[in-house]
Amino acid sequence: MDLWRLLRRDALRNLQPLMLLAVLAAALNLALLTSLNDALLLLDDPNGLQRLLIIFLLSSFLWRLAQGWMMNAASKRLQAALAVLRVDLLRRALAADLPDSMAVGTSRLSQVAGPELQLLAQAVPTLVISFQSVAAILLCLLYLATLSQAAVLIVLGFLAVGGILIGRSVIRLETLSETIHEAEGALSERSDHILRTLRECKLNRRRSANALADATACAEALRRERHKFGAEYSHYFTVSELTYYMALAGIIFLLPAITTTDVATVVLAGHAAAFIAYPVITIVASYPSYIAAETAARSFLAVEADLGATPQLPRRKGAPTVDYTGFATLGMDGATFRHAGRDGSGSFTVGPVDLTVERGSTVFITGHNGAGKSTLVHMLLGLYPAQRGSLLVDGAPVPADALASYRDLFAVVFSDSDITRQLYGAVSLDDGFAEELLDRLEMSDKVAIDGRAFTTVELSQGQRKRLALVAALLERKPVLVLDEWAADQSPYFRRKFYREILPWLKARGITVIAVTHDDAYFDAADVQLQVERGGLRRADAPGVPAPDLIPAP
Ligand SMILES: Nc1ncnc2c1ncn2[C@@H]1O[C@H](COP(=O)(O)OP(=O)(O)OP(=O)(O)O)[C@@H](O)[C@H]1O
Repeated sequence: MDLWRLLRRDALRNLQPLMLLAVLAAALNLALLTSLNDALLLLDDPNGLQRLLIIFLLSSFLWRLAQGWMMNAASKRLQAALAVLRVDLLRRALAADLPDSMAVGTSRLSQVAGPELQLLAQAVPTLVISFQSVAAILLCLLYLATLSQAAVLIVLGFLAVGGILIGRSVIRLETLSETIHEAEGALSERSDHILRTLRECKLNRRRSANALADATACAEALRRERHKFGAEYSHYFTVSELTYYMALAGIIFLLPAITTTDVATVVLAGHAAAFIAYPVITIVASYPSYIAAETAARSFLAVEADLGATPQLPRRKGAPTVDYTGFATLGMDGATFRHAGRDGSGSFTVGPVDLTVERGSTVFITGHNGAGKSTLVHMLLGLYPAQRGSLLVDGAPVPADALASYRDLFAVVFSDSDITRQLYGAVSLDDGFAEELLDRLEMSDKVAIDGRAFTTVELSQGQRKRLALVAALLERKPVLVLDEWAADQSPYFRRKFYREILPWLKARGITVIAVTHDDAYFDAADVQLQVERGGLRRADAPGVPAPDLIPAP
């Protein structure tokens, strides 16, 4: 049903044309059956046989067309819907509050957006054939009813008994599919760990043996569950097929015994029942794909719910925009954010914070590890929503619907920022500013700009950080936020950063808010803010290394 819920949004709307095609294909399927059955009655009539052969060949041709159209149309729709879902998930991840997307985790998000949607896509052809098979079975049963109602009752009776017998199997298969899904998640987490820590594992045999043992245990658990699934599926498949043979035998042995049906009708009924073998087996065989797709759909919906956001729609034309670019001050008024921690323990609160940052100033945020500096920065960026208090621009609170405009003020290099070649956020690259930045950051002998991308990002850690700074500055935002940017730089370049680059940025009117531990350069700031156990205090600046904390004004 989760699969249905997911596909209903788009792919399964306005189903009538598809249904019609499916019924048409099933009707042509039936025409094949009736032409063969009629031929059985006219074996000694060459003219009649010739006519029926033409009907059979024509029906085959038309069936091929109708079935082809139906499958193509259904597949096109379902694949289009899956393509929308893939991007939709990314949109939701972008629209969700950062703590929500962090709680879901990138590995779960990419698992769902990648292999699990892949599973859904792979199941699509089988699901389409199964849908058509149901129509073919129903029409065959209708035809059977025109031959003998007792035959239909016999078939339905056996199908009901078979259904009861395999019902338990179906439930177990669904449960096992869930368990397999979890076991696969556990194994992929272990594999990820090993692949991400290859160097550390190579250097420590105990570590590598333990990690491998853990992965092996997960692989073994997965093997066991998969084997159980295989055994249960073989039970399910054989009982289903046996049910079908029983229904066939019921017509041949039971029908003449309990009714006065003539031999020709029994033969025709038997043949009609045999004709539904293929669709029945198709449905039975495609069930594992269906369960896997259902599990993937459930997982997708769960991630969507955890993200708790609807994809942002493009802004309507004429809707009012908030322009904060001319701001004079940014700040916070009693803003508070609390990391919930695991199982209610280990929570950490930053705030309430009152803060004012003047446009064009250089602000340093300092403090011990774990004091709350990054959290404070995320709050100021509007990435961690203030649970109490508010963000301020020119002393006025930023309303929720203006948050995107507010965030547009900032370019950021996080301490763990990922640098990619593409400069998606850059404004303009043809006025020489990019080259000037590469020069200033001493990167022009390593990297150039090609189109809207760096020629390479295969660089050392410190060089990648410099490139991240170039990319951030190319966004030409009025505020630059840096989280321990200089930590990866050599003493020479660190000095250059504090003594040349920061003053140059200031001269260009850029407001800089930098988290830093570089106490030798604290004097480079106009304002130094000290974070201590989630609280914020202003330290004297410039020039004073801030041993004494004084309350924020
Ligand atoms: N995602 C998170 N979930 C739960 N708690 C968190 C999370 N991130 C941080 N914390 C908690 O918040 C506290 C502050 O973390 P934060 O990253 O803001 O510190 P920081 O001052 O930037 O530290 P550092 O100098 O080590 O980078 C930490 O002590 C940690 O316990």
